Amino acid sequence: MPHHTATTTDPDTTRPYTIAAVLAGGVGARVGGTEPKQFLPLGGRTVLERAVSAFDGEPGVDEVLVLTVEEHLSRTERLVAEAGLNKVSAVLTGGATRTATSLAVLDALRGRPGTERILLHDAARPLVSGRTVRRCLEALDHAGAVGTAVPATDTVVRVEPSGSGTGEVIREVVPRSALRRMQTPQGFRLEVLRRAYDLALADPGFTATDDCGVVLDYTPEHEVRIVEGEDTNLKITNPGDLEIAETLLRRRGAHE
Ligand SMILES: Nc1ccn([C@@H]2O[C@H](COP(=O)(O)OP(=O)(O)OP(=O)(O)O)[C@@H](O)[C@H]2O)c(=O)n1
Ligand SMILES: C[C@](O)(CO)[C@H](O)COP(=O)(O)O
Repeated sequence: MPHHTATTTDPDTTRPYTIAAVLAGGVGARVGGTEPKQFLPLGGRTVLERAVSAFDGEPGVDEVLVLTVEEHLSRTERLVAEAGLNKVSAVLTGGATRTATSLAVLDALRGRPGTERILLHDAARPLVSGRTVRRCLEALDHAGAVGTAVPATDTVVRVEPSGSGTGEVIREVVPRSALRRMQTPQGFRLEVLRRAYDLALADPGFTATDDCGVVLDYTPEHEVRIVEGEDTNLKITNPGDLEIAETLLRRRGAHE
């Protein structure tokens, strides 16, 4: 595997070997600014470093991969090395879309027969807690696929373009009690995720916004379990989200 940056700690051979992959291959167009959001500072560390640390510090995770934008490969390697992270074994180039970056993880793990479980996490979710990571790992003892989610608290509607030609109109209020907002980490038995993506790639109409959706659509014989997420595990997506994350981080500090 190229771009090796650190040696891993001794794995615990009594449980499935687990790799976490932190997806940092995006450019952060919606946030704007001169560099991808994963490299922005948040409470004295970068967004990326915070996301990686949550997995690096978890005893149930054996190894961490970081997927980054090609032009920021050396910078990411430096950042990982200087952050004192112990389990990052490689910094790799992601793909042109989030889905392509997930596929790059699967490619990187080809020829690594020892890996049994994989957690995929957005670098853009730097406030993920160890508790959430552990919930995913525990659920993976009983399921082939696991997604972190929180209940929808707003009323959710389906819209259509207005008949008058201006704006949108509501067509349906979707019953809310069964709605959840998906977050990451999402965890998989590696062979389940690989099979789902193999089938998806053979489908010319394949699109996805997360990895659990790929398993749901292409390997429906595997239940995708939901584990409780946290509202604080926000995805830095739009301008202003970083300020919200700073506030949450300060509040967390005040309670620790
Ligand atoms: N080609 C891509 C696109 C996204 N991601 C990662 O997937 C996560 C969720 O994506 P998103 O929030 O959309 O990040 P960006 O693609 O960077 O943002 P934008 O869509 O605004 O450009 C982020 O951690 C992002 O780095 C990735 O690894 N590879
Ligand atoms: C994977 C995800 O974070 C689940 O909510 C989300 O779908 C990523 O979406 P994005 O548009 O790539 O930020």
